[in-house]
Amino acid sequence: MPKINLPEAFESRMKTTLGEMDFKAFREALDKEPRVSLRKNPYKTFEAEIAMTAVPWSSSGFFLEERPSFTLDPLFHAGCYYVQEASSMFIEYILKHIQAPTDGIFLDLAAAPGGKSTILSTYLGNDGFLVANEVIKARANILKENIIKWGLGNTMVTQNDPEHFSALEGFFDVVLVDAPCSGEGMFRKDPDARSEWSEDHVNLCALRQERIMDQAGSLVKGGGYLIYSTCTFNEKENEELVRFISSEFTYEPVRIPLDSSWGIVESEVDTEEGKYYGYRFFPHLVEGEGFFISVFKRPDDAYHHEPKKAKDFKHPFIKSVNKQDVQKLIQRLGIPEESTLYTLQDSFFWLNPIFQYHFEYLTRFVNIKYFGVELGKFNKDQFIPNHEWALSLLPKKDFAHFELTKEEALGYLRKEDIQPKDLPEGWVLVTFQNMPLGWLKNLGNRVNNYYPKEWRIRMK
Ligand SMILES: C[S@@+](CC[C@H](N)C(=O)[O-])C[C@H]1O[C@@H](n2cnc3c(N)ncnc32)[C@H](O)[C@@H]1O
Repeated sequence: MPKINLPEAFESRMKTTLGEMDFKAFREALDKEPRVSLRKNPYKTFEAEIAMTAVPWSSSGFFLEERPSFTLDPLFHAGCYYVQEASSMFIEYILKHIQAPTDGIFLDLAAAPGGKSTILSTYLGNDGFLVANEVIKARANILKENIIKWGLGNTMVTQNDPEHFSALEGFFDVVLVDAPCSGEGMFRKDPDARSEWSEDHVNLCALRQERIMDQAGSLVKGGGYLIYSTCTFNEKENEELVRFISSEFTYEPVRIPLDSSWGIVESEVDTEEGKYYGYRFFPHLVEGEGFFISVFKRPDDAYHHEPKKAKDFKHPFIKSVNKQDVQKLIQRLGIPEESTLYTLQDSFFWLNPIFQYHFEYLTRFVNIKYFGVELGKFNKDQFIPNHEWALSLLPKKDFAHFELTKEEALGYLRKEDIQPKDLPEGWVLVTFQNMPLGWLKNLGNRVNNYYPKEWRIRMK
């Protein structure tokens, strides 16, 4: 008796798609425990204590032999890795294959909770800029938290409906749409995905995907790439969307070379415009969850939207800091010589100057939840450093650093009143295995814990 009950209509469709033999293997795979995997943050390296084997299509993805408690690992909260199933990590392989420009501007249109955004942010490193967008407010907050933990400072988090990007036609080098879908590929991991599934829901998802792609398809600049993915198996949300994109927009098909040992299945999609390609991940063939992905190239001579340079930066909430004050703050805070600073509600934000031009242009059109690195604010003459700065890669050299034991680190992350022995006075950056976790302030008679309340861990 299978452990997982599948919706009947889904089962009969999968039998047709896969054939009886393969369906049996697929069915058995769904009853197995999913493999646990994570992707390390190459900018926050650490010594792993547990055995890991590499995910073959990812430079920093690893399978674990068992599932540890990530919540009780301080390095997880320091942004040293992101727990992600392996199929999704294929995005990195695609970016490398298409040689997406590392100094480009990328958009992740449906980004929460941020797994794929952290892949894009890593790929762009110090040279490129990512707009990570999520339409649902609560989910945009989770996205923001994960971007802050990842800490590269090359990302702007926005909360917009795809429609709001319409003024940015031809603007992005890469647009990723990891579309909301019926989630058939999550049946193994997520029982809710099974109970919410119905044929009507599949149809509804396909319509919503068309609406999203209708917007997203125009945002890629000439020579750029559109990447469409779902975590579902049915053709309506996958191959049919490939047909929709190829008929609505001018895109060239992109074929991705595969290693046959990976078990990824190429799906040739015949369209009126010719053959396009999709890549299918089935759990009985691949060590990962169900996934579909397709890549499209915008012809080189297609529209290329260059931002118009404004004389002065104007925004209702974000203000740019004048050059003299930037110099003073560079000295005072020990941040890089190359810094652009802005204020938002009295708080100072850092941005790499190479993104300034594009960032300032983007602020005209989108609803910004976060950008660059939030450094902190002045209280009279004292600078109060923000948690975001602690988790970022920016230097914090003017502050004392203090290494916590694991027990102290967990107490800190639970926002308890911890009293580490020999803690220096004043603002202290606390670390675990040399990875910053956040701030403590030692007032002599009392130690204040500045870990964000809403992020604290509740597990004992
Ligand atoms: C599959 S999830 C994205 C997962 C994410 N890319 C990751 O790797 O962590 C799809 C996202 O699309 C969002 N979404 C829902 N309706 C949407 C819409 N109409 N337009 C754009 N995004 C939408 C969902 O809230 C959800 O966060």
